[in-house]
Amino acid sequence: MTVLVTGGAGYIGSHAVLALIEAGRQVVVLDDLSTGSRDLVPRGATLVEGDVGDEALVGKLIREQGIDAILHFAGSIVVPDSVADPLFYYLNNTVKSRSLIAAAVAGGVKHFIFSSTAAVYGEPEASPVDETTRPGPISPYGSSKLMTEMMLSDTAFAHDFRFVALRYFNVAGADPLGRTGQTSPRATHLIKVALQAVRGERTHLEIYGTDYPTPDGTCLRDYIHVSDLADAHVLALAHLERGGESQVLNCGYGQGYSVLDVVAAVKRVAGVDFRVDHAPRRAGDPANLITRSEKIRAVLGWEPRHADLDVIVGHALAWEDSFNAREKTRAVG
Ligand SMILES: NC(=O)c1ccc[n+]([C@@H]2O[C@H](COP(=O)([O-])OP(=O)(O)OC[C@H]3O[C@@H](n4cnc5c(N)ncnc54)[C@H](O)[C@@H]3O)[C@@H](O)[C@H]2O)c1
Ligand SMILES: O=c1ccn([C@@H]2O[C@H](COP(=O)(O)OP(=O)(O)O[C@H]3O[C@H](CO)[C@@H](O)[C@H](O)[C@H]3O)[C@@H](O)[C@H]2O)c(=O)[nH]1
Repeated sequence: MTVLVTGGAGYIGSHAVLALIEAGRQVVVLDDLSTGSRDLVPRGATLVEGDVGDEALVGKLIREQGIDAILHFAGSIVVPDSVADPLFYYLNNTVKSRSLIAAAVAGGVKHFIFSSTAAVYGEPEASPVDETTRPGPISPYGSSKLMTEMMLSDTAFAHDFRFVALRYFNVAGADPLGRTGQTSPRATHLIKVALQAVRGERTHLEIYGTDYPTPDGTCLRDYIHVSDLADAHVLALAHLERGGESQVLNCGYGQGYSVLDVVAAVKRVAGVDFRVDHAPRRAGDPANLITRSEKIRAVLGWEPRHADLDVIVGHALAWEDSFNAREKTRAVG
């Protein structure tokens, strides 16, 4: 069984590659290294440098490598960038996904797993959401992903093709064994930013909005450990292989933490205090984005192993320390 993992040199994709290899799969990674890194591709996987929108290349890989399934992580992920340059996001996330799906259909690949996002819900009227909540993206990023879900659904209706679209909530943490993690220097994610404050790489952290209608006035999110998310992909593949129907599944624990909870956890786990300022709300942030997790647990038999905020922060911190130590050695060498 050989699987093609697009975006396998990135943060979440590289964790999924580890999980797939541990599950005994042969893995070919297709990545253009635009935000990913060669160093993150786990040992045992073959890296092909290229574009997911290159239908001829994907067709050749399917034929020559005997690809049975595609896990599609490749994409652009910065919400404000998608507002500034929507057409790039529709090209990289939607148009190129269309090419990839077309290559899959033409090459007889019947199983497809897609990285979707909680951003398809926009600002939901009620939280927690579940898969019956009506999507209403408020950014081109969210729309670009929802459009790909729609293409998958229509393709599954017309062809011998089934898919699982996994809508990730707030992904965080790193491989517990320290083999991969998040490297992006442009990170805007809360835990990453807080860790930069711990390490003195920034002077302070700003909390965007303390007047939300939540218990402590800051936004609530459902943080999911990246390795639990990687496991969900292995289970989603097994689901399709045993003949399971196409599915759209939310990926979160069903547990909300506020921005203040996260800041407190980072200070506690790192044992370091840092300056925290209150800042105005950031545009487009929903007050409360938490999912119910019954469906993914029931359909895939998914049981998270790291559903603990301190564990998530601890693994992210360990990765950050080892990554920075390695970069320093490289700079000296
Ligand atoms: N990080 C999150 O919190 C989050 C939340 C919801 C959904 N997602 C989705 O998960 C997926 C992975 O995100 P990530 O956080 O690992 O981001 P990432 O930037 O670390 O990984 C994306 C990977 O895709 C590659 N890539 C981008 N465009 C490509 C193209 N046209 N052809 C080939 N390779 C290409 C990049 O080089 C990179 O390795 C994305 O599709 C993203 O939308 C992420
Ligand atoms: O320096 C910071 C960074 C973030 N926040 C707040 O922390 C919360 C979480 O923000 P962030 O980590 O940036 O994640 P989200 O904006 O919730 O979005 C993430 O999670 C979504 C799914 O829920 C994905 O779709 C997105 O791609 C991913 O960036 C929000 O309330 C932010 O306002 C701050 O207060 N200060």
